[in-house]
Amino acid sequence: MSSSSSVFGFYATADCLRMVWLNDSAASSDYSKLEIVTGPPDFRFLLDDIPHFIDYLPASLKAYSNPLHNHSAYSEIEQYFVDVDDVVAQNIIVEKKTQRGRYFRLAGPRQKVVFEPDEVHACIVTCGGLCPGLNTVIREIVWGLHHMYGVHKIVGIEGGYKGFYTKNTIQLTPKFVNNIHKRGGTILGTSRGGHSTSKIVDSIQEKGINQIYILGGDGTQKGAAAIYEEIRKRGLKVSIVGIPKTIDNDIPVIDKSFGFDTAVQEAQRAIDAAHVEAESNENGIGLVKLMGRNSGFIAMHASLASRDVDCCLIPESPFYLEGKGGLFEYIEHCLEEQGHMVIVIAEGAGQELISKNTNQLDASGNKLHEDVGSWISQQINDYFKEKRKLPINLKYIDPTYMIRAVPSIASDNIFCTLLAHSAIHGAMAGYTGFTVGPVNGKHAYIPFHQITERQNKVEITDRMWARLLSSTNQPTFLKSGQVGVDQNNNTSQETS
Ligand SMILES: Nc1ncnc2c1ncn2[C@@H]1O[C@H](COP(=O)(O)OP(=O)(O)OP(=O)(O)O)[C@@H](O)[C@H]1O
Ligand SMILES: O=P(O)(O)OC[C@H]1O[C@](O)(CO)[C@@H](O)[C@@H]1O
Ligand SMILES: [Mg+2]
Repeated sequence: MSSSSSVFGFYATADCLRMVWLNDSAASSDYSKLEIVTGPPDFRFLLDDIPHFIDYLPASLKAYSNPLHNHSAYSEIEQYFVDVDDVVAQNIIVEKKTQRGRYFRLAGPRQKVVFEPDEVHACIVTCGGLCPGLNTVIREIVWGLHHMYGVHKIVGIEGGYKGFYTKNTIQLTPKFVNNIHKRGGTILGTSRGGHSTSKIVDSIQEKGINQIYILGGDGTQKGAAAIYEEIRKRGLKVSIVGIPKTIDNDIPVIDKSFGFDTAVQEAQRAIDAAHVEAESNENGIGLVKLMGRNSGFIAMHASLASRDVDCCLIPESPFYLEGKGGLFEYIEHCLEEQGHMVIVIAEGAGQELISKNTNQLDASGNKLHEDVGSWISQQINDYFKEKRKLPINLKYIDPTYMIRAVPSIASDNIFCTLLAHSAIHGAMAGYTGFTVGPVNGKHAYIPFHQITERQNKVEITDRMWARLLSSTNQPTFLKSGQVGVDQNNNTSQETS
């Protein structure tokens, strides 16, 4: 593939923009917060920018014509290429008096790239828990690099972050990854813990790797940010790209994480089974525990989708068992009214009610939760059988790992393809230290700090939670005066 080289210059087209380093005093250790501000104070345009090699590598950085200019699928249509000024608004719902906005760079191919195809040595690593679609993203990175940019040197790091310094790499070719999207899990393996920044960067340097695609959740993205900082400190031309993964959907800023829809879809089977069991037994109660360590998105969406759920319990909405407005009163009401009921509970819900406090952590330092499903089954059985002397038939279904071990559904496969392509275009153009994801429906490049500083949570003040409450008719478990608090100070918007 031929590529004409020129002195790197396209960054300067943002000539009307003023660059502001937020962290001047910590310039040697924190390069991650770069905001570009323009316009009069009342109409401020704020680009939450991502780093580029030009920021820290000598100005001799070469730029080449994007090989996509010679690609039969892309070459004809000029607007396939993203303009240097194209941005995505973080908030698309504005009021008349809104005068300022935060924007991210629009993802997509640039006119110029900073790598020649033969120069690229890319690697892919998957970290944290499993998620449907991991294999699809791996496949699409390999195919995209190979077929769009003519890159042939691509390797996989096995077993998560620690694989960088404990294992050999595996060669990834389009043929090798061709069918992997039909399988659940990750062909590369994954792990928690074992993030040693210096050992990882030493290994990157030893192997001569210069593009790193890192798939994982909030912890993984924090690890990616640390790798980026170290790479930058060492002055290496190595692009660090994060691809957010979590079925919990707890990564902020982005509309949704891949695999989430698949998990919600798969959860329907468990809820259906719980409903069948509950309906067929006298005073039947079907109880389903779903994943969601700190965020109840899977439980909320699976309940809303099913319409058979009478009560959905999530970490963001504390509940209580006994007394007026409590869970037991509501269960009794449902049994009286319809003879059965279905409860969905997220794994992180009600932890504060469980007396055991073991404070156990996993290898990454995440708090391990008590099994709220078993605990609440016991509580319900004890209360109705012992205290109320009401015979109930409770069936507890725990499909925890089943909803994340499946292959991704069709819509997630397309989502994964877009993520992979966005990641590749960004890395080839010389951007680094960023993550990719849809913001208000448009794929964008987002700086790491935006997605690692907080977690996405279900807003119980949002209309989606109101929809859930009105679909189940469950109590709010709120005492009067408790409503109206934005728990996260979340800037995410109601989408429908
Ligand atoms: N603050 C951090 N700094 C550096 N590395 C981290 C940090 N937090 C987590 N990691 C590393 O990232 C990897 C994955 O982290 P973790 O187990 O928390 O999963 P995750 O990426 O958050 O995904 P999941 O959605 O499954 O929780 C681990 O190897 C862990 O050591
Ligand atoms: O048992 P593992 O593999 O550590 O993963 C469990 C966790 O992973 C997640 O699926 C994603 O963070 C959580 O919902 C869950 O608590
Ligand atoms: Mg996590």
